[in-house]
Amino acid sequence: METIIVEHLTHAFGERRALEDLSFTVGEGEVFALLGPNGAGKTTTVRLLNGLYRATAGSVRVLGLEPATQGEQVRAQTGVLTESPALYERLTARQNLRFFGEMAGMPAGELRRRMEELLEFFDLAERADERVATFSKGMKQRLALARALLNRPKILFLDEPTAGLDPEASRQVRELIASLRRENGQTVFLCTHILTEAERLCDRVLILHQGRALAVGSLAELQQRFNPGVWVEVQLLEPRAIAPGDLTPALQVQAQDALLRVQVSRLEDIPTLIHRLAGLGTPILRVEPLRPSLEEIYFKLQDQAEGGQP
Ligand SMILES: Nc1ncnc2c1ncn2[C@@H]1O[C@H](COP(=O)(O)OP(=O)(O)OP(=O)(O)O)[C@@H](O)[C@H]1O
Repeated sequence: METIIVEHLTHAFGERRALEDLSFTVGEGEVFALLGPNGAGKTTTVRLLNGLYRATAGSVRVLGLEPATQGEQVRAQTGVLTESPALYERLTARQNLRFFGEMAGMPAGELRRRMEELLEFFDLAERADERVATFSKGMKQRLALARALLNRPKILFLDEPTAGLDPEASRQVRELIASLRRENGQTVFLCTHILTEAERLCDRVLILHQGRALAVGSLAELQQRFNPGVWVEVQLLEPRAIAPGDLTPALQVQAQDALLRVQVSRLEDIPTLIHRLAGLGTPILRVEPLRPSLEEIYFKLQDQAEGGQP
């Protein structure tokens, strides 16, 4: 089931177009990432999906609702973590959660249970009665995540969740996001410009450039689409001269000592390639498809988009 359906979404602030003809869907239990540089339109998209802005054109459905007119109903079922954690520094962790839970109208018993569960999950139970002002950035971000999850949101929106965190705290936050998905099947809508983060966490990504979608799909789909011709690395025990004709359906063979790089047109050609290699009678140590990283795809698309501009 699709939890988010966006069709031909356009949003302008006065003369400035922040989003232009954006279409995508997010399925239940999916971790979806919006990738793009500063100003690409990520935060604007999250605000539109939560009914904080009304779209200039196009349509948006979130959990079957129209955010622009049913914003409260949407927000009651979503959790949002913004770039800077919205917490009260002078209150303790527990007081913060209680305050936001009460504001959201959660019944006292349910709120108490949920708070303890989240404090435990985010490893904050021991410091729960200390003021947030004494917390590290990583702890604050974990508490902000707990706050966003109080109402058991059907969709969790994370806008740059690891911004400003050191590598260790970033890793912790990433692991928590991964475990939310593993343990609860949580639908996550992640905005980030950290490509390895998206690569590790997400099922599908949308690459945004100045408000326009350059590509949308799973990493495997993008690799296939933007890397026509798959390269396979083959490590032989010893060097041997091999021509593409020896390895049909190979398109090209490049050799450097005992290391070959062989190009085939599709992943499905690899088993035949292995069969042909085995038929040559040369001992093989390793066969590994080489695939472009999300980073390579991202920069290729961003560069093309830049180059295509007047
Ligand atoms: N309230 C606003 N008024 C006018 N222009 C705005 C407003 N909010 C955003 N914009 C513009 O819309 C475009 C998209 O901004 P947005 O904040 O959505 O980008 P972003 O991808 O979230 O970037 P960042 O990573 O810097 O937060 C930018 O050109 C920005 O200047």
